[in-house]
Amino acid sequence: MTAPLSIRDFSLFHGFLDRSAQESMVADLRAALEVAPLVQPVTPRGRPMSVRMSAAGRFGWITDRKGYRYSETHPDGQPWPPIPDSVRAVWDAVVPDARPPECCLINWYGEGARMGLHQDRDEADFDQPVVSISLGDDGLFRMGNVERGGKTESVWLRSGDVVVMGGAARLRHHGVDRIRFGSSTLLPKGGRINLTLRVVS
Ligand SMILES: O=C(O)CCC(=O)C(=O)O
Ligand SMILES: [Fe+2]
Repeated sequence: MTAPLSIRDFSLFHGFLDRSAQESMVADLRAALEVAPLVQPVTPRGRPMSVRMSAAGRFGWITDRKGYRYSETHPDGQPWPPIPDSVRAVWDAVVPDARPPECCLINWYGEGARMGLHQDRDEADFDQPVVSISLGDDGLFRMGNVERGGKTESVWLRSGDVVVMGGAARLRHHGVDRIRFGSSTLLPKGGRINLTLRVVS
């Protein structure tokens, strides 16, 4: 077990979405992924990432040999589908004073997938929060510091959990060390979906 994080401006709403809300959000995401299929991105150095990614909204975050960036089109050239209303409603509920989200990044973690410690810093306005929604298998989320290195704290994020990273937590390093593959029955083939809602411009 891990205790909730004691980090300023990091809020965890455990069980924010009940099972039926999670199921309808997954159905909405499936429809979005028909328009913008998941891709396995590569880092600018050419290393394949273990998560698969897509996005909804005006912008999607992409990475390839040309670098990390936001793009108004999927790598296949099509615009991204709109952010589902069910997802947008979470943003409006937890950060009602923020600007409207312009990107919903969709990360899919299969067995063995992880995400190294990083900062979310490709957005123009760091006063705007990032909101994350977890669906499916448990993920071990690690929160570090604004500077590289130092102490970190970890928490298991479960299906239906919502996290807000704003203010002093907005530029902290964070990542996902591992998932507990098969720990949830939400996604028929297992795995974890994480959505991050961001203001980009
Ligand atoms: O999967 C998560 O919980 C975090 C994802 C994340 O940090 C990101 O997409 O930038
Ligand atoms: Fe991130």
